[in-house]
Amino acid sequence: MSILVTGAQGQVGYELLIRRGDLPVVGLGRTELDLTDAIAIDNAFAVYTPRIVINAAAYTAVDKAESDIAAAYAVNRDAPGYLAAACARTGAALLHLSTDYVFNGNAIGPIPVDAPAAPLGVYGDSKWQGECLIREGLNEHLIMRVAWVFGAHGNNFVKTMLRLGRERDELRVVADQRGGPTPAAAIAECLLELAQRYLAGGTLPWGTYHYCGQPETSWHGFAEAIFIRAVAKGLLPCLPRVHAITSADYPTPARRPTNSMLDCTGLTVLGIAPPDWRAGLDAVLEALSA
Ligand SMILES: NC(=O)C1=CN([C@@H]2O[C@H](COP(=O)(O)OP(=O)(O)OC[C@H]3O[C@@H](n4cnc5c(N)ncnc54)[C@H](OP(=O)(O)O)[C@@H]3O)[C@@H](O)[C@H]2O)C=CC1
Ligand SMILES: Cc1cn([C@H]2C[C@H](O)[C@@H](COP(=O)(O)OP(=O)(O)O[C@H]3O[C@@H](C)C(=O)[C@@H](O)[C@H]3O)O2)c(=O)[nH]c1=O
Ligand SMILES: [Mg+2]
Repeated sequence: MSILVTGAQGQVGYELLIRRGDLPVVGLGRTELDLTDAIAIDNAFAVYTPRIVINAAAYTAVDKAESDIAAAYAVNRDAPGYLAAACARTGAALLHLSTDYVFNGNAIGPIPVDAPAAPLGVYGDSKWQGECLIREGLNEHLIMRVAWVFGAHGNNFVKTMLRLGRERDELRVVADQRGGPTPAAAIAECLLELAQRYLAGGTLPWGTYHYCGQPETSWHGFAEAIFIRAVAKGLLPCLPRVHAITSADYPTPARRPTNSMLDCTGLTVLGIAPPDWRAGLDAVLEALSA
């Protein structure tokens, strides 16, 4: 009986594996378990007999998804459906990650979990449809929507800014999309805490939750925080100029929400407070400079 982590080579999957401690975590990356293959999922359930599955796999290339539509839906919609079915058949629970991009971002203030989904692109829509299949297929599920994930391992905005900061003296970053950057390490700790509670108590308060970094910022604000710290830690020789621009000045294949801030009340009530992204950023830059 194990905790099966899918997408083990991703940002969150990697943090789950290095933080597992004594928990009986088995991690499978895409090469060991391709989630678009329903038979391979059933085989993995037979081999590992999981009590809990943590699905950290996803198609996360937001702009590429606009043209690579079938692949995005296969991983983000169909695969969670297969996982929910396998869990229902074997009595396992499913902890699943989703995204702020299921919302259109027009709401004022932190977005409650029951706000209507209205995705602006293929990635967000495919993630929303994955959520729906899980709700239809399995009672024992916990869906945690996170946002703006960053870690030392894998690709993310922090890594992109560090690369661009080395290449250029000036950058332009959107200031009219606001949200809460979330450390992959904190997401992993939160999921492991929930898994531990499930193993100890045999149940969890199933449903949908939000978990994102505090305080609210913009991509521009996040970029400035990254550069100040990167220079202080010697990761960059000097501060680039970071111009605040609008989304209209930065055309991309996928539209992105204006307000991505998630209301994290549900998990706070369960004793799991949202993380401060500034401390998470310090830790990631520390790891990158080591
Ligand atoms: N990154 C972000 O900013 C955000 C992420 N999320 C959600 O959080 C979760 C974790 O994201 P994150 O860790 O950042 O994602 P990553 O992109 O870092 O990792 C996802 C992993 O899933 C793997 N994967 C892709 N397709 C398959 C497949 N068919 N079978 C098995 N594995 C596959 C990828 O492998 P490969 O690299 O080979 O494709 C990759 O290792 C996802 O559900 C995501 O939607 C939510 C909000 C923000
Ligand atoms: C590189 C760059 C990006 N940007 C903008 C584009 C975009 O609006 C914003 C962030 O860019 P990214 O491509 O890193 O972000 P994006 O891929 O949209 O990040 C999203 O990923 C998915 C998986 C999620 O679930 C979301 O929560 C969110 O984290 O910054 C600039 O303004 N200037 C730049 O130089
Ligand atoms: Mg991206």
